[in-house]
Amino acid sequence: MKSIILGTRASALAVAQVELTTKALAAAFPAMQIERREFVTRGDKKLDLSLLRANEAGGKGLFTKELEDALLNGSIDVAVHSLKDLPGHNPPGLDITAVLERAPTADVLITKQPQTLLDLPQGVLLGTSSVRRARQLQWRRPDVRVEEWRGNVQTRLRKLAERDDVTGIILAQAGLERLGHDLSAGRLETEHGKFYVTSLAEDLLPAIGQGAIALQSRADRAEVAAVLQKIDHRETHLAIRAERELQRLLAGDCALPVGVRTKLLPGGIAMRAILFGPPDAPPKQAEAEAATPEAVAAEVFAQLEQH
Ligand SMILES: NCc1[nH]cc(CCC(=O)O)c1CC(=O)O
Repeated sequence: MKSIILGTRASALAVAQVELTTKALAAAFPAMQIERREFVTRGDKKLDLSLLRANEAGGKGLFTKELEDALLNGSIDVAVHSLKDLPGHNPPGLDITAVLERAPTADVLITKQPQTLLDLPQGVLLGTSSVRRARQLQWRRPDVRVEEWRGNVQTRLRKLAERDDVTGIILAQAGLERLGHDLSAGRLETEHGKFYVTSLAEDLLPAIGQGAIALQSRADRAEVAAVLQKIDHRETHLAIRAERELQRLLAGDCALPVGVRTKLLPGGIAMRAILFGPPDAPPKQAEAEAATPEAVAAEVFAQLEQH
């Protein structure tokens, strides 16, 4: 291919992700002309309606449908997505053809004072838009109150700065780092203020696909697939195959409160998962190792079903 058109949302994070994709393509195909088209998704339009509840907002797919439609009608060749935001099943005719190297998968706690999850004062209020995060937080700290916050990363940081009654928010480390923030000193300086950052890697299991960038293309476009396969990151792809398989088995393309961590081993793959059910029931947990991504997902699914 002499030229390729990438489709993306217009948010700062989406643009950072399309730039990483452009870099990878330019390194592998120095002569290729790489173009970009930006889309406003239904999710972007609804971001400001803070009264909207997550389930009413339609869950996953809100941020991806316009890009998938553009792939199907041929106006773009590749859609660049946060894998985490993709629905559990590929729409007919589309594949996740490649993934870029995964960023750190952890969630981080952003607070106004230096505090870890366990030493937050009793009964504080935190903001998060994710049921997965809320349920894991409240399982560890039942006294903590959680308010549902929508909006992109910058909007949430601004709200945190403005609201004296809110102690902190939970965000993905990957998103903040892709926006150019260096979190290594445990600090986050933004135009809205200075915050403290604590990794929740030991406290919360990440979302399926967290930190990974999916490059989606049409199943019937072999020349696009051949280009994308050149920049596919093999280890990341194995991990997300396992996580997506678990998602498929759970039939959870909505806001299912499931956390997952996968780790590649020399001869296989390991997975841990946590799944929340009815409000006061304890979560189900599973841990397994297997030779293939599909096998480890099947074993973890079987354990989650058993309890
Ligand atoms: N739901 C929004 C979203 N989609 C992807 C990321 C960050 C990057 C990633 O997790 O891959 C974020 C922000 C966040 O969860 O803090």
